Amino acid sequence: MALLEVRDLVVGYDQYPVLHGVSFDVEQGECCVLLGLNGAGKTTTVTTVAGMLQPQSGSITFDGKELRKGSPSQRVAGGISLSPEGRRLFPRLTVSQNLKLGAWSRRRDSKTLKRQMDLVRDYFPRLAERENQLAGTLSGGEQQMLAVGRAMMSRPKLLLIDEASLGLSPTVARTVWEVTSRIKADGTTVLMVEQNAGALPFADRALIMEKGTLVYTGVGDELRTVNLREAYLGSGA
Ligand SMILES: Nc1ncnc2c1ncn2[C@@H]1O[C@H](COP(=O)(O)OP(=O)(O)OP(=O)(O)O)[C@@H](O)[C@H]1O
Repeated sequence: MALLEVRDLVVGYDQYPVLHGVSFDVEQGECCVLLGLNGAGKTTTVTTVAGMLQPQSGSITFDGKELRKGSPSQRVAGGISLSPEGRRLFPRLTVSQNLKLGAWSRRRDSKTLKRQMDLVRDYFPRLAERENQLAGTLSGGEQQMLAVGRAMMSRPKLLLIDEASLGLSPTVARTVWEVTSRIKADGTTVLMVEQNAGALPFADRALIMEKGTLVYTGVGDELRTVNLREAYLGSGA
């Protein structure tokens, strides 16, 4: 059984559906990338999995249990954590305070907190050097690292990352994806949303969305062919 099973998901804003029956699995221990053009429905998919939107129909099963209505913090407590589009940091809090907030809905004994903090420091040494700096004064890349680091503070089984590369230079985007690969290698399952096909080498499998439906799922290697990329991701991908 897959760690995450999404079936026939219909989700809309004000009842107007933008996901029209999306189904996919994310297997335990893999890193999947959900690709597609602007407005394809990627953010809607991951925010629904994270409990921020309620589906009109369909089901989401995580770790063997169907997720019924529940708050995002209940999902975090259950092992699903989201690094959201736009990062949503607390700009007037320090790096370290932002990280600690990521752990609030999980058990917070000081030993566990310290262990998780050490792990995030190890993933992102740049954050470790800037722990007392206000988040709003970090560079875009550092803010993205902080968003992923904060999501990791809850020790998720499934880490959702929405558009980590947005607005970053290719080198910084690569650094973030490399850490994503390490996170996966250390045992956290990852589903990342991207518009940037540069993420493909870091993923075991790709899912491609178009206009609220999944149009392709396959191994990353297949997608390195120019035709598929042009068909689904636009010629600039
Ligand atoms: N809060 C909202 N209210 C109404 N419609 C929305 C809202 N958020 C997204 N939509 C619409 O839902 C559709 C899917 O958007 P979504 O953000 O999920 O796509 P996406 O693939 O993540 O694209 P992007 O990269 O631009 O975030 C789009 O047509 C979008 O206009």
